[in-house]
Amino acid sequence: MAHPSQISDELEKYILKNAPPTVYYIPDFITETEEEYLLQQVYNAPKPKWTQLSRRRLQNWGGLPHQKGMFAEKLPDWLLKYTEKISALGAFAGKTANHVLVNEYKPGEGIMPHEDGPMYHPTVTTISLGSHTLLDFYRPISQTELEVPQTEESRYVLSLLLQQRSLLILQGDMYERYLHGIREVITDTLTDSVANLSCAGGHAGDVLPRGTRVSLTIRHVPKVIRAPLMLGRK
Ligand SMILES: O=C(O)CCC(=O)C(=O)O
Ligand SMILES: [Fe+2]
Repeated sequence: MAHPSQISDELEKYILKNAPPTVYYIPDFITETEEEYLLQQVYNAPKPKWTQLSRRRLQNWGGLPHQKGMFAEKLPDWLLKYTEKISALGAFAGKTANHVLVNEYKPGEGIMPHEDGPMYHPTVTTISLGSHTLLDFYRPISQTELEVPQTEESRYVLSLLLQQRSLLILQGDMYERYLHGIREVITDTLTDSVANLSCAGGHAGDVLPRGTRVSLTIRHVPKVIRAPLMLGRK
């Protein structure tokens, strides 16, 4: 049996060997029925639950992460099922995920290369719903080679094909060192730079039109503030 503070033996076989440490890619982590149900729950959320950004919209569940700590709010049951399932795989070193970000991307939308930052335990797990996407990775801007132009292109390292219903787990350098982003395009052309090409069922040269993708980004926020009890208040 796997120790709960470690990635379980079951997961070991999903490690990608041709990417920096550590990427786990699990195709068909959920069934089509579960995918439909999750999409229904996302779209059943009240309108004010959505935050519209210029190139995507999002829902925040579990509380707003903050440097001083997050006022934790209970996750709804439809999300708890998956935060518990993924945590049981050992993804968060024995802790249970307590935060879920839902992102919705229409074809042509994306997210600029970024780091997720220090408010999260250094593991990010993502369930993709509704459509595939291509997640691209970039080296950080080098502090020692400032005379060389460092374009996004020159910093590009690899991509991961995230098929709908898959689970992605990133840890180590892939979480802490490299930046990740999604280009604002309506089709993805697969190349040999897609590190999980064969296990995601893709072939170099495939052109995949994007549909609307909803991603569940599931993380653990270690620093949590509990609301003070208002005892004795008149
Ligand atoms: O949609 C995704 O898979 C990526 C989302 C992301 O990087 C984030 O919310 O920080
Ligand atoms: Fe991110």
